[in-house]
Parts: sequence; structure tokens; C-alpha cells
Amino acid sequence: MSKATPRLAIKDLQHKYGDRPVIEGLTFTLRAGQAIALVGPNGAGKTTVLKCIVGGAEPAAGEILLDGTPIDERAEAVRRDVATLLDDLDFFPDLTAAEHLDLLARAHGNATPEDLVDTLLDDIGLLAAADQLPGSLSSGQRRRLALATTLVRPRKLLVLDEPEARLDVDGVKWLAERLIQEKKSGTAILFASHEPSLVEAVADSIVTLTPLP
Ligand SMILES: Nc1ncnc2c1ncn2[C@@H]1O[C@H](COP(=O)(O)OP(=O)(O)OP(=O)(O)O)[C@@H](O)[C@H]1O
Repeated sequence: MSKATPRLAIKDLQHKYGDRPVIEGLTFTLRAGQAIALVGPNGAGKTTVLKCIVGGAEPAAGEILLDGTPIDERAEAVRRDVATLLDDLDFFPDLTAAEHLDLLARAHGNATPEDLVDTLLDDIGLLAAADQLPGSLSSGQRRRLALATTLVRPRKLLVLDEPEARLDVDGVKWLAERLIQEKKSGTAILFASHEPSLVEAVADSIVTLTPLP
């Protein structure tokens, strides 16, 4: 791959639900170590764009390239390199917060994730809740755990839909710092957000969507 190849390239993307166009002619590129924020009012199509990238929606037209190759969410490289948080995660009811992170780290090839899991739990403010089952966590704590699932595994591209949802003020600050740190380590980030402070702190550029008539 050439140095100039963007991590993610979206070219003339279109999406329709039935006959109704929701995305038309969307084009942008995202480079390693950079973040793009997708902004726009409710219903503008932000989640739809993210779903087109990670496989939850089929584009009507256009190209989505990951490191120069058409993205296929079933491909091993895509499953390895793209960490996604769209809706709330379905957690296993019988696995603790720590066990969720441990399981994911191991599934992605880390045979000794204990230290990583402890550090991350501490980082996201869930150390005291490490042994709690998801059903006993608050909604904000579950959201923090969901975010942590994207950070406990390898990643070259983070795709996040409203990562600020249900976080408290300190949580949003933590998230901004964490995403800035991610960029420094070379991760590319595409996130949809309604939180101006997060967009301002993290995004290198902003793509604004408007609902189509
Ligand atoms: N499965 C679906 N079937 C039909 N229409 C849909 C579907 N999902 C979304 N839409 C419509 O597509 C448009 C874009 O929705 P989308 O969820 O992408 O917007 P959004 O920008 O993420 O909104 P929000 O800020 O509320 O999360 C909306 O008009 C929505 O009603």
C-alpha cells in the first residue's frame, strides 16, 4: 500500500431505503491518525453511512475502500482492523464486565490480556464494577463497557456512532482524551456525534449531512 493511500475512502456513496434516497454523492477520505466527525440533525443519515461501512446496510452505489481495497466486512483483515460501536451491545448476561473484555481480547489473539483488561477497566472507571454482570451496571456504565470493547482489541479504524451517548461530563472528557490518544497511535476514527465539545476536541475535519427532501 502506498503511503498516500487513505485508510478509508468513500466515493460517491448513495443509499436508499426502498425508493427513498437517504445518502447521495457522499465523498470523503480518512487517513491514519486522523478523525472525521459526521454531524447533522436527527435523520440526516449518519448512522446509515456508518452501517454502509461496517456492513449493516448495502450502498445503492459508490465505493468504500479500506486501505485501497473495497471493504468486505466478512474479510479477515476487516474483522481484525475495524473496531465498531454502533448500537448498544448485546452483552452476555452471565459474563462480568472484566470477562467481556478478557474474552474479546483473547478472541483477537491476545493470550494474556489480564494487565490490558485491568488498565482499561481503570481507565474507563469500571475497576470497582469489574466483577458485576451487565444487568447490574448503570446504563452509563454499560456504555463505558461497550466503548471499552472497541479498545481492548486490535484496531486500525474505529467506527463509532454517538460514542458520547449516556456518558456523564467526565465520561465525555475521558472519551475525548482517549480518542486523541488513539489518533496519536495511528488509529483512524470516523464518528457520528451530537456533542460539539467532542467534535471540537477530536475531529480533524467535519462532514455535515443534511436530510434529503
Ligand atoms: N431501516 C430503515 N428503514 C427505512 N428507513 C430508515 C431505516 N433506517 C433509517 N431510516 C431512515 O433514514 C434516515 C436516516 O437515518 P439515520 O439513522 O441514518 O440518521 P442519523 O443521522 O443517524 O440520525 P440520528 O441523529 O437520529 O441518529 C431517516 O429518515 C430514517 O428514518
